[in-house]
Amino acid sequence: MSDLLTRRPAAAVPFVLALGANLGDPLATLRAAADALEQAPGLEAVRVSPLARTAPVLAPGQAAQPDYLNAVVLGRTTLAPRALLRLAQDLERAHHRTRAERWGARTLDVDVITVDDLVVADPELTLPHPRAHLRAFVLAPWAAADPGAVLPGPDGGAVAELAERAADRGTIRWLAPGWRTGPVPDAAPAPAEGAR
Ligand SMILES: Nc1ncnc2c1ncn2[C@@H]1O[C@H](COP(=O)(O)OP(=O)(O)OP(=O)(O)O)[C@@H](O)[C@H]1O
Ligand SMILES: Nc1nc2c(c(=O)[nH]1)N=C(CO)CN2
Repeated sequence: MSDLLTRRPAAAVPFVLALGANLGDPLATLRAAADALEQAPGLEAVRVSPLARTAPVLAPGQAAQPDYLNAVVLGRTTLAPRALLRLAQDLERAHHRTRAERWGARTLDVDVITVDDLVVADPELTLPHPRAHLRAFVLAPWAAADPGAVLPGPDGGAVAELAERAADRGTIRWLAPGWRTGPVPDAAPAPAEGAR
């Protein structure tokens, strides 16, 4: 593993995590995950994006799934990138995430999108996340929370512009600010497309 992934930064550096859920009670799960990240040792100045309801992006031929709820968590961290990944995976496990199928429906997915401006291609942790630049379900809530955000790396650019170009941009059904405490109409898991 690259040294860049195991080295703790001398001072806190910016990070972005992406959260997604489409099984169980996604709203309760994302609220609990955001609360946990706000309290997590090694994370500072944590902010949470508006909540997005998004149609599932599926692999070709994959069976239908319920809509996702997606959000992005931003802040600064003194953790090494690998420790941040471990924190993300521990949180997934705490919410009973299973990995039966690639891009399968899940109770909670926590992806590491960026750590500082690191660009690292390691299968255990690739930075930025290798598909982040293509995913409106990540880019749209991120741009809503930080309109000037820039994704580093060769596929990077202004996050708001990448969101407008992403193939799934039409699948963002809504963005809800204030979702962590206030009511969110229509947040219940929807039946999969086709089953409606
Ligand atoms: N930036 C990253 N964030 C999270 N996991 C990563 C990253 N880069 C590499 N990985 C590796 O990818 C593996 C699979 O991750 P996961 O099961 O969350 O994929 P997925 O959510 O189904 O698909 P996708 O990666 O397209 O979002 C993990 O075991 C992890 O080690
Ligand atoms: N709308 C949406 N689609 C997805 C998502 C997600 O979080 N939201 N995550 C995936 C694998 O990480 C695959 N497809």
